[in-house]
This record gives sequence, structure tokens and C-alpha cells, in this order.
Amino acid sequence: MMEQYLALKAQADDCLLFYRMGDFFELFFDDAKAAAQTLDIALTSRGVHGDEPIPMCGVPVHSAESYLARLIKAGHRVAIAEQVETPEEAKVRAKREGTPVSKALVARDIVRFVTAGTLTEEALLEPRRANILAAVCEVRGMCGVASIDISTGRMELEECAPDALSATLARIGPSELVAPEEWGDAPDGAIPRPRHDFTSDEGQARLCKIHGVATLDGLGDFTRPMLAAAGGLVAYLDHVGRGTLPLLLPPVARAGGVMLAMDEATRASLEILVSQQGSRAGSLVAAIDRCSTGAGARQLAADLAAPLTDVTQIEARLALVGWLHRDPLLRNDLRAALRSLPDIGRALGRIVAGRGSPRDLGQVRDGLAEARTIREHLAALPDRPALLDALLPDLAGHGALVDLMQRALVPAPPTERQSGGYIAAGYDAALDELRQISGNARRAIAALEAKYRDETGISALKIKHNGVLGYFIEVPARHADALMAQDSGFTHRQTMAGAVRFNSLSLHEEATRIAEAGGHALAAEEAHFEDLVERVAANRETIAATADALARIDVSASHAERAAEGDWARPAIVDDTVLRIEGGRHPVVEAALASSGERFVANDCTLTPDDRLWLIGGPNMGGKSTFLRQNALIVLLAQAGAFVPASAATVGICDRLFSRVGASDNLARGRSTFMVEMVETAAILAQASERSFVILDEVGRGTSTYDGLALAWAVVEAVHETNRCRCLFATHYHELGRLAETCDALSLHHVRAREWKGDLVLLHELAEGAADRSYGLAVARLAGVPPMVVKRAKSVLDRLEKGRAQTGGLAAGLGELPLFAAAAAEAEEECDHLRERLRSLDIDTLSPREALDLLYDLKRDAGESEL
Ligand SMILES: Nc1ncnc2c1ncn2[C@@H]1O[C@H](COP(=O)(O)OP(=O)(O)OP(=O)(O)O)[C@@H](O)[C@H]1O
Repeated sequence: MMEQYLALKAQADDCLLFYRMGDFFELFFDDAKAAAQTLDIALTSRGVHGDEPIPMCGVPVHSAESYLARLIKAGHRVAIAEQVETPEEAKVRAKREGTPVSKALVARDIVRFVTAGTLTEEALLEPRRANILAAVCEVRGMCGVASIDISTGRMELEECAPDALSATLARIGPSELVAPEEWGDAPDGAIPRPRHDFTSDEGQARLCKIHGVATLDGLGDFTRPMLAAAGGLVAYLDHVGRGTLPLLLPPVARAGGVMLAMDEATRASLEILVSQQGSRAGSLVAAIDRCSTGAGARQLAADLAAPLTDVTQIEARLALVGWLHRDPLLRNDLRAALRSLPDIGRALGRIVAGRGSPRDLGQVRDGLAEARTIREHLAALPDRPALLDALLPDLAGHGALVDLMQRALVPAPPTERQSGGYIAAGYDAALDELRQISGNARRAIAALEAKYRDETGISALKIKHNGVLGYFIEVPARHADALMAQDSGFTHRQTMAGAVRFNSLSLHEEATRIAEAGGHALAAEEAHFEDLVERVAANRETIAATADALARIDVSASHAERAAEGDWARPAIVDDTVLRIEGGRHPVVEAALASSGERFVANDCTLTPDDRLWLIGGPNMGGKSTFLRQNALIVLLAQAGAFVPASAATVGICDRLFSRVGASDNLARGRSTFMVEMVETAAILAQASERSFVILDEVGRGTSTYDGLALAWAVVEAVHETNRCRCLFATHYHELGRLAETCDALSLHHVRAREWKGDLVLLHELAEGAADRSYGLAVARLAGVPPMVVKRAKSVLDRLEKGRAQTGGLAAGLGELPLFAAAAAEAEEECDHLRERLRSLDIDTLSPREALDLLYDLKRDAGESEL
């Protein structure tokens, strides 16, 4: 047996091997140690290997799913080795092969790899979160990205420049990622897969085969990098499913530029789908999710991860939200109807993957039937928005399939299909007859029991059933003698401690009838099951479209509900570079304050081409970060097609959103707080366009005062002069206020505070003008810093301020600073000098040695002019 185990383990060396032994999956060696630790189950041993006992642990097959879920969550991959023949078949094989029958070992094989990105089981998935598997590769300087939620079969292909790969992956958020082996630029944590899987020819051929088409042209415009990534993805799915592919819907090509671009740092700092603590609680999605279904919640998360940039599409979504917002009764009815919907998309995923149960078929039936009812209800209403009219046809069209499934299946089919009982009476006359036979036989057995009691006079006589003996007659031991008699008509089968068991001819006959009819009935049900599975699978694309349409309607109803709850407004979407928000609020902070009975102070924000950069000062804890984020979130929500937490909002479409709020170390990548801050700032300066919206919080805080101020100063100037984007910049450097003198589209603002009877009162209210002071010491006192320390700080501060008054302060020397534009011109001049030198070169006259010297010289020259 160990030999067989080790051979299987060799095929799955990066996985824990679940080795099927009867009713258990057993794990051995290091797998057993790792699993026992993660699952907190007993570690024992079985046999020896060499001279050492073999560590072992096991989990029961019937509850394996919950154990699998915990192992996958802990980061393990699991290979499932099942018995692929019965003990009888093993004996026949042994006889044929001439090996001892008594030692015949049942053949086993790995039937599936269970990995984080390839789950379909309901118990292993979170209902409100998509579970994405992605494949990436690089083809001639461009990265291809293929992603799929295999629980629903939605597949997307896209391409991006290598430097945009991490932002793309941050948007997709895969729980498992594969990439070609030996690829130097493979993202962290990617699982290496054979290089030859990632070729565009391979990808194209696989997709054509799966979708039964000769060319992919009809499905979309796919580039070579996209197809290569698709090849890697499908090959991996083939590998983990051991040749059985899950549900794969036709891939959708995601075109660049149609989404609001956000990098990884922005997503993390805005806490869109997960909070900084890593949980859904405290995130934007958790604060606004009022979806009635898991599929709706998954669509909502996808929308927030990829807001739109097309005014028409956004308006279409907003029109549907607005329609549902206006009519609370309709919204209530619709949400109640949606709440009763099963997760059709995931049930379909399991059915097509060959892991479906009768319950999954029942879910598809009920979901499609409910979709039809919802359609009828909505289609009868007047003034329907265009998006709804576009979705309604997807909700119908399954009439015949639903009718068939309603006739075929019992109202609540079971999750197990081994014991049958899921095909409804009246669907198949032959099956009904088989059931009648076994029903009659059961009744006959009950009658036999009464008859035998009568005949023997033993009132404690019972006819029972178990898996080993089948049906038998049982009497207490003290009455056994009567039945033991030769001519009693009973034959002895088993003697227990207090009872003795018998058989009889009539019982045997009835039991055989039940077994035969039962076996045939099961086979008949199984055939119907396969037939229904096939019919559902044949309609996979239209069923998936129904699921998608329902999810979109659910998301719209959720936005409408959330807006009604919080008095949110429909944003006006315009094509200019403005952002006008009246009475804006932060949805997460507002909810947190509300739960402790506090009120959130709403604030306005007005950015226009003439006043596009706001410098915001004010005390710590005054609400600067909150203000910055709430405006970024309002932009994001508006472009996702949602109402926004404000009394009114006009949002000029943004192409990119950048957020650099608060500093955090990224020690895992070996970067200090300041380094992270600078890397992110560099990305903003390089990428922000006039159409972007940027929030920057305390840039320069992570280094010495002088360096920090100098950097913050230069960054503000660059954003103002070069990027020219809309920007909110929070800072504690009062000195930056002087920039208002030279930057004409920059204005000064502050969050208000007052000191009252020695205590600091934070008003969280935004006002125009520069902040008067920082109140740092007052905040420190509020935070419980010992009075002694605060007192000492106060005397240090007095000295510093006296010094500042005498010397003109930190920014004293900035009076003569040339304007940013002049500095830029100076740099340009230096470039001109280099350009001039290059232009005057006669390359053909240079010897290799001279050329090399010249290169060094030019490099030196360029280096000097940089600093
Ligand atoms: N508009 C508001 N209305 C009510 N409370 C608010 C508001 N804005 C912020 N707060 C409260 O103040 C706290 C601190 O806010 P925030 O972190 O935005 O301050 P900050 O000015 O950025 O502080 P620091 O300069 O220390 O980073 C929040 O956690 C919240 O409880």
C-alpha cells in the first residue's frame, strides 16, 4: 500500500494527499503533521517506513468538505486520491495478473486537485465574494492576463504593459495565480507552470475546442498575449481537474481605457473591498452592500473594483438606480423576490463541472422560474429605463426547461444522489411502478411483523434492517428458543448479547423484491439526473446570462436602497474636469460614528480648472484624511453607477484615481515607510493626467523636516504645473501656504478646531484659508500623553517658535526661489546642452575606444546636471 501511496504522492508533491481508505481520507508523513496542526486533529501512526513509525491522520469522507475549506484557507493545496475500482474488481484483476487475491490492493488515482482558485463547492466558497483564478505571461513586451471565476465560469482576457501588471492584478484580486516557470518578472506568489502551456496558438486552439468554434473572431478581439495567458489558464484547469474542465463561458475581452484606473496602493488606501485590517468589515463595499443575493454582492464588488469612464454607460446604470429609488414599494417587492433566489450561477458551475447534485438542479429550476416571474412583474411597469429593457429578455426564455424540471424533480431535492428520491412521482411511469413494488414489499414486511408476533406470541419481535444483514427478525434472547426449533420456519442468523436474529423465507422474498426494485429505481433516477444535467449544460450560456442580469438588477436595487437609507444623491456625470460636491460624507466613517451615536459633519468640495488644487491644513484628528478619502470614494461610487453620500454632486469623469493616504511599511518587499511613500508619489507624478483625481496626504512626513518640506513643496508644484489634475493635498507644513502666491489654481483650506477652556474641540468642518496652528500638543494631551511630557514639549515649542520669529522660520530662504516653470526651463537648458553635444558628433569618425570614453563623459555630464 505504501508503494501505491508514494507513487501517488510523487504526482502531487506540492499538495497534501488525501488518500481514500474506506470511509476516511488518510494523510501520511509530513502531510499528516501539517494537516493535524492546521485542523487540530489527532496525529497517530500506522506501520513503519524504514525503521520509523509513519505519522498519520484522517478525516471522514462525509465531512471532508469542511476540513478541505480550512486547509485551503490556511494556504494548502490538496490532491484527492480516490478508489477507482471496487474490492471485487481488484480481486478479479489480481487473479488475472496472477498475484495473490488475498493481498489484492484496490487501485487508486488522483481525481482532482483542490486549490484556492479552483473551488466550486458551496461549503468552500464565500457567497458574497468572487473566487478568481488568474494566469499571466509576457509576449513580446506586453503582458497577457486571463482570469476566471470558476464557480460561475466567467472568463476575461486582457493585456497591459508590464508596469501596469500589478495594478491589473490588484483590480482582479485573484486567490490563485499561475505564470510560466522561469519567468524572471513573474508576480510574487505565482505558481510556476510549464512554459509551453502559455502560447497563443495553444490558447486559441483550446478555446476554439471548448466553445466548438473554428475561430474566436465571433467572440471578441483577442490579442496574442491574451490568448497565451488563456492557454496557460485552461491548461492549468485541465491539470487540476485531471482532464475534467469546469464551466467555461465564452471569454470576454476587456479593453483598456474603459475603466477608472487605480493602482494597488490606491485600492488598499481607499479600502474598497477590504479594510486595512484585511477584512470585508470596515471596507467601502461592506458599508454600501444592500444586495439581496450573493451574486449581486459579487457583481457589486466587481463594479467597485472597475468603475467606468464612459458617461453613457454610467448614466444608464444611474437611470436604473434612480427608477428603483423613486419607488420604494416596487423596490421592496423586488428585493424580497430577489432574496428568495438561489445562486443559479454557482449551481450551474457545479453542474457543468460534473459536481452537481439534485439540489443544484432544483436551484437552477427555482432560480429560472423566479426570474420569469420577476420579468413579468417588471415588464408590466411603465417608464422603464433602457438598461432594464436590455436586461429583461435575459430573464426569460427557459420556459420549456423550467417546466420539464418542475415535472421531473421533487420540490426540495436532496444534496446526495446515492439514495435517490429526487425524481418526482408521475414523471416516469416505470419508475413509479418500481417504487410501488418496493412500497408494497415494505408494507408486506410490516404485515409480516404483525403476523409473526401473532403466531409466536412474542410481542417484542421486530423486523429490522441494517447495512450488513439487510432485513432480519429480532427477538429478545429469552424468547429465542421457540424460533430456534427445527420446524419453526425461521433460520438463525446472529446471536447478540441480549437478542437473537433470524430470517424467514417470506421475509427473504420481500427483501429481495425491495432490493431489486430499489436498484432499478436508483438506476432510473440516475439516468434522469444525467439527462437533466445535459439539458442544463446545453443551455449554460443563456442560464449564465440570466444569472448576470439578475445580479445587475440586484446591484441597482441595492444602490437605490442604500441611497434611500442615507439620503444620498444621484450624481451628475459630466465630461469636464470639475468636481463639485455639496454636503459630502464618508460612508464608512459616518456609519462608524452613527453606531456610537455621533454625527458626521458634511463638507463641500469644489474643484474646477481654475481652482483645482486644494491645500488642506489643520489639527491632527481634525478630519483631513477623512475629507480626502470621502471625495475619492464619491468619485469612485459615481463612476461605478451608484448614488453618492452627498446632498448634491457633479463629477467630471476621471481617467485615473490616485490615493496616497497614510504611510505604511511594506517590510515584506523590503521597503521602509518613506520609500513606499516616495515610490507611490513617483507613480502619481508619472501617470496623473489633467483628467485624473489625486489625493495626497502628508507627503514628506516620513523624513526630516527640511527634506520633507522640500519634497512636499516640489510635489505640489509639479502636480500644479505639470500634471494639472484635480488634487486634494493635506499637510501640516504651514510653509506650503506660500505656494498660493505663485500657483494660481491652488487655494488654501483647513479643518476647523477651537481651544475651549484649555481643551481642544475638533469641529471637523472645512473652511477656506490657511490653518492657524497645528494643535499637536493639544491632541497629544487628548491622547493621554503624560502632562509632564506635554508641559516639556510646550517649553520646547515656545523656544522653537521664538527662533522661527527671529530667523524667518523653516521657509525663510524660499523668498528667492525661482518659479517652478523657470526651474523646469533651466533643466531643459541643460538638456539642450547635451543635445547640442550629441548633434555635433560625427559618429563615423570615432574609434570604439573614443566612443566608449565619450559615452562615459556624456553620462557624467548628465549626472552632474541632475542634482
Ligand atoms: N467630517 C467628520 N465629522 C465627524 N467626525 C469626523 C469627521 N472627519 C473625521 N472625523 C473623526 O475624526 C477622526 C480623525 O479623522 P482623520 O484621520 O481624518 O483626521 P486627520 O486630520 O487626517 O488627522 P491626522 O492629521 O492625525 O492624520 C476620524 O476617525 C473620525 O472619527
